[in-house]
Amino acid sequence: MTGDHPKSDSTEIAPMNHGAFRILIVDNDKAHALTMCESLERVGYPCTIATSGPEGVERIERDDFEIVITDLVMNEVDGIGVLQKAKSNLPGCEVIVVTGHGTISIAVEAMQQGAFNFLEKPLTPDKLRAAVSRAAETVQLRQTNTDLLQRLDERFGYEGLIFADARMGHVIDRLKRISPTDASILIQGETGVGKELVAQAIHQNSPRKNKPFVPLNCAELSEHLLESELFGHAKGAYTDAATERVGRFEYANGGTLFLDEVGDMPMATQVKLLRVLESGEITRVGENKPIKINVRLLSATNCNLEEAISRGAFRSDLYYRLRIVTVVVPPLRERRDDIIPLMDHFRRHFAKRHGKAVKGIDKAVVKRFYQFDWPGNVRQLRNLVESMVVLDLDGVLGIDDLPEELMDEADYVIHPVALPPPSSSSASLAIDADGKAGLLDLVGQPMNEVEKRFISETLKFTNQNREEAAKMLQIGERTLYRKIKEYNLRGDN
Ligand SMILES: Nc1ncnc2c1ncn2[C@@H]1O[C@H](COP(=O)(O)OP(=O)(O)OP(=O)(O)O)[C@@H](O)[C@H]1O
Repeated sequence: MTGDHPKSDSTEIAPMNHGAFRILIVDNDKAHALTMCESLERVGYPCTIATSGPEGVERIERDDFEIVITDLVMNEVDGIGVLQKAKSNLPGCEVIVVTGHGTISIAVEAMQQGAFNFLEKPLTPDKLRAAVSRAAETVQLRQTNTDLLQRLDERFGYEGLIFADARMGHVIDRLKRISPTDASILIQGETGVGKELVAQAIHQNSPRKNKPFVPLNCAELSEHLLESELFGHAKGAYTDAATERVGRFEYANGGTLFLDEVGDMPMATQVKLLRVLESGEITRVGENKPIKINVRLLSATNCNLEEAISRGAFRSDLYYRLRIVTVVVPPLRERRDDIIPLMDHFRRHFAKRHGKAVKGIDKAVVKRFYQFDWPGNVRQLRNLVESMVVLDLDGVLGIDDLPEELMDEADYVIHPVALPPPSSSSASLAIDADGKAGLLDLVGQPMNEVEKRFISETLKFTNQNREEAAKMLQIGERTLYRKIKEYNLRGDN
């Protein structure tokens, strides 16, 4: 059994040997945990044991594992809790749930939450090893090496949409079914999830693919300009309309018009758009002559149109016209298995574009990317990888290259304490000759010792005011509470 294990540090191809699959066993029956550990270590799997749910969760937060085996029934945090933690924290990890109290309903729940397998006690070594071996094969398949990702790209990409997550797979299946039709489609999803890319994919797979795909963002233009963009205008229709202009509907004739951020369309324009959809004709601003058009309409929104309707900001009749079919693109945090293929895709893309030899991504970075919630979705991830590629010096995107928002301050960084002048507080930090906070005697100490000292000194400095200390350390209060407990820093330090 290994308490701690060295972290591997790149995304190079791992040979298929059992030693490459780090296993966490979570079971509050210590004897049972040891038996499982022994039978797996005999065939070369490195195992770590946690004898409670909370300890298992903490291990998952701290270390990397390829496989987690968890008992189902435990106090405080049960096997489902451990499963959820592993699924949200560990890239590509598989979880095997073990129970002596198995019922079909719990098994179903565990499987729905993403468990790889469900094993009932009593376990024989053969049964356990067979399950672990299958999980290892699956992990291996998904492992983040460049070649595999290249193939993932080719195999799972769909019209430029990179994906590997089952949720995105369902979206793509839906796209394949609706693309060949002429139905109006409303694409919903948070900003940056890839709605425009989805619209392009629909067009590319429709009979209209050899005709234009014309996008228009409805949020960027005033009512006046938007109508002119959509329908065109006659010469002299406005003071500055020196020439006549063809609108996007006419440009898109025979093809597809994509209205992005359709929820921001002014009410007056909504009325005109509805009329166009009902009649199949447009009239340029300042003209009377209707022009027949044959356009498929795709639209996208990141706001809740039903709520906009109830506020009176969006017409319900237009809404039902736009959403003959809807496609919902989930946020990236709800399809985490897309994160690693996307980051590697963008690494290669931007390395090529900027002429940089960026060959890999540090495993710790992969883990942070996987855990991060990506409020700006794929766009945020793309921009971040681009800036890391541009700034990279050593050919590997490392943890030091990560910007603040992706650093888990608790695990990876110790923010410097804002030092007060030495005389301002009797409880100030120890200052050495260079004015540094006693740093020299910390050199050579393990990182957790350094962290403990910093937290302890900061608490002294704030007279044990934890809120203030958390602010100074730039970590969340909850993280600070966890650290205080972990380092036993209660009371006087
Ligand atoms: N699955 C994907 N594979 C590859 N690139 C993607 C994927 N999803 C999004 N992107 C890229 O992320 C960026 C944002 O995507 P896109 O503009 O389609 O998002 P959006 O949902 O339309 O955003 P907004 O709501 O702000 O208009 C684009 O550069 C796009 O190419």
